[in-house]
Amino acid sequence: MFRVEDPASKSSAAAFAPPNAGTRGRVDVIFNPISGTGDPDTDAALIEQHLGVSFGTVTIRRTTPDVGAAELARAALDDGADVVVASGGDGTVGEVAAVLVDAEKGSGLVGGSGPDGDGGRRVRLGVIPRGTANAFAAALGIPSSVTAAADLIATGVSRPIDAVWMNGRLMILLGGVGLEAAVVSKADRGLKRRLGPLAYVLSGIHAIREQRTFRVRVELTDVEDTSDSGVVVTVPTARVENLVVKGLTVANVAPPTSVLAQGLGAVRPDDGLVEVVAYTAGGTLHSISALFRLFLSGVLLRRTRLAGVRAVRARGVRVVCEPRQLVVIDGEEVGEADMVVTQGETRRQFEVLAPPAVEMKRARRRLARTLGKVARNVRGLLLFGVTVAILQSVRPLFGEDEDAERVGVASL
Ligand SMILES: Nc1ncnc2c1ncn2[C@@H]1O[C@H](COP(=O)(O)OP(=O)(O)OP(=O)(O)O)[C@@H](O)[C@H]1O
Repeated sequence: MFRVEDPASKSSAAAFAPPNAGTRGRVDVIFNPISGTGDPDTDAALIEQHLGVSFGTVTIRRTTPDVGAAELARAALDDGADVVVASGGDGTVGEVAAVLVDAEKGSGLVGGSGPDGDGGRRVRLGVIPRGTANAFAAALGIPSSVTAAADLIATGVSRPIDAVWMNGRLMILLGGVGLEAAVVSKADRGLKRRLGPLAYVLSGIHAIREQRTFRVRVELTDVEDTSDSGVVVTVPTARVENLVVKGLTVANVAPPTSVLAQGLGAVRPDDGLVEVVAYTAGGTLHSISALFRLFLSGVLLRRTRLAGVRAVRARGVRVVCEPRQLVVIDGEEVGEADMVVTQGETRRQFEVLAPPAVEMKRARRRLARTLGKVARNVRGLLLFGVTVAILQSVRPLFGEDEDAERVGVASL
């Protein structure tokens, strides 16, 4: 059992005390010491301290080159953990999530309010992000600071997230071919260590310039499309042949910075559907402008129709590429293959300790409104600047202008 020995640290932990401080129970933290650039020992101590305020037992389990996050998560379940926390990059989160979903065999919501399946265990997933992109945490509004994320876990607030599989593997974020794969393969651990999230921006620019087009056949089931007038159209199946693309991304959960998954206004993590975005734009400048507009679409929660981007939602997806392409799932290369996305016979979800969806939406709408105002002001300022520049070029606005003075006097 973990105890806060140092009175000073105890009072600092108490200052962060969440509403349900004092809850007993067992939390196991699967901790990747090589994630990110922070000091792992300091992070581990802070996590113990903050979780110790609410949990009776806090166990930190460090991954090693030989013992991975999945093995440690299974051991945590065997030892009776009530909550298993993944602390590392998105790779660690995905491995732990897969073990928790597996532990809940059978149908129905996993850890949610529906039927719990045939005797599986309901163990919730906590996330303390310490990686480079931390896309899963960012998409769900989980704080990026280690202590704030630990305090959120201690509050016990959670929401269900869809369990989606790509090529038989649980996909917590997104998978893709073409651009998505190129970005991942270029941003290796060395580059991420040196540049942090900027590594993805650089590898993205490189990918846009280098990526060749290829043909895809896309088969979709339970398709949901939204017309320009906002009408939602659903069809049981759809098929697109011979689409020439530079990339195709399928997303379950994604923050706005995962631009290749944007276009539909939001990537919804709990609607039983995935977002399917085919990217057909050509030319470096056009691509950069298109990607920026996709990013804005995600931030402003607005559906964006762009030449060169086709996006729909669907429940099942099969993508066959000609020639075959490298597939990446949740930032990891899994070899050349078709992409097959499934959600099982019965819809399943897993429970993540994160702010409720409604709170997230409210915060995103507030941000969207603020950004909208900023954009309008910037447009206004630009318009003003251009007007001033034009007037300046006709005659100087400031300084001595005898003609202007004469006009002023005459009009008085
Ligand atoms: N102690 C360790 N030593 C070396 N490698 C480790 C260790 N623990 C985990 N790993 C490796 O770390 C990888 C998972 O990293 P994770 O995605 O969690 O962090 P990250 O790569 O820093 O994050 P990001 O992808 O956001 O940069 C796995 O490939 C795993 O094998």
